[in-house]
Amino acid sequence: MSASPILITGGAQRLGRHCAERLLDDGHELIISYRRERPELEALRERGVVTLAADFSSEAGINDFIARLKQATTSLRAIVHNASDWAPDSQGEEAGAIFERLFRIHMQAPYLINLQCRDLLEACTEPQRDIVHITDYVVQKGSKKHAAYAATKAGLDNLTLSFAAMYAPEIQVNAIAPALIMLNQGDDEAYVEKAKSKSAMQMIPGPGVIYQSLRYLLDNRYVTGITLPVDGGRHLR
Ligand SMILES: NC(=O)C1=CN([C@@H]2O[C@H](COP(=O)(O)OP(=O)(O)OC[C@H]3O[C@@H](n4cnc5c(N)ncnc54)[C@H](OP(=O)(O)O)[C@@H]3O)[C@@H](O)[C@H]2O)C=CC1
Ligand SMILES: Nc1nc2c(c(=O)[nH]1)N=C([C@H](O)[C@@H](O)CO)CN2
Repeated sequence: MSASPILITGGAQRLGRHCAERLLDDGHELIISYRRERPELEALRERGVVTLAADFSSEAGINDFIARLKQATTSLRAIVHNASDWAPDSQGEEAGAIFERLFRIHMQAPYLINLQCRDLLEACTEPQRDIVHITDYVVQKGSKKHAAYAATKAGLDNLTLSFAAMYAPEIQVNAIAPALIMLNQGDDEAYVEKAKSKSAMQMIPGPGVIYQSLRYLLDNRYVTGITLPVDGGRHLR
């Protein structure tokens, strides 16, 4: 019987894709969700990754994804809630729509997936089953330009505590709270220098540090209800 797959939401690029590729290298079966079809998905499909389209910006979209996930597998080893939209706040009439969209992606999707896929995790015959929420250091301090993003990530952080209490001891539930891990297109040199200066380690580490943290959580039978900071010592500056 093949091992139960790991689900990473938003696994088509950047941190999620890096972790998907590293988990494949470690011998896991993978399911990823993606929103936009693109040629880069073919390489994952060629490695046997099941790719499921998903738009978490509506409850109907979330429930449609869950229904197709349950058609794709009868068990899960882990769920990594990585999908996210780093949308800045708007001062205009779209402010409410932005907040609602980020609430659905960062809070409602993990909440409904965790509730409706508990049976898939409990059907896993391996000794450990995990849920991992990818939050953000900014939960600790808020954000002047990404208040809706920070607030909805804070909601996801709190869901870690509730689900860890609800699902113990069968399922472990933890979070990883990154600060700047990798840049976006268009980040100029001034942005890079300012960003580096915000943490004690003064570096932009790349996605490997997130995989190291995910690997730790997937391999540790005694950790639940915690948030792992992966932020270069932002709190020290
Ligand atoms: N990058 C960094 O430095 C930091 C990242 N983080 C967190 O780490 C995680 C990974 O970051 P990163 O790789 O940069 O993330 P991305 O910005 O690359 O987003 C990850 C994925 O989320 C998917 N997504 C966006 N909107 C929706 C939606 N409405 N429905 C479904 N999926 C959606 C996208 O899918 P698609 O591409 O198919 O449209 C995208 O591939 C995120 O949770 C992020 O908040 C936290 C702090 C720093
Ligand atoms: N979904 C995303 N969330 C975040 C991103 C990103 O690119 N996509 N990037 C950041 C920044 O790196 C921020 O940490 C810089 O201070 C935060 N979240």
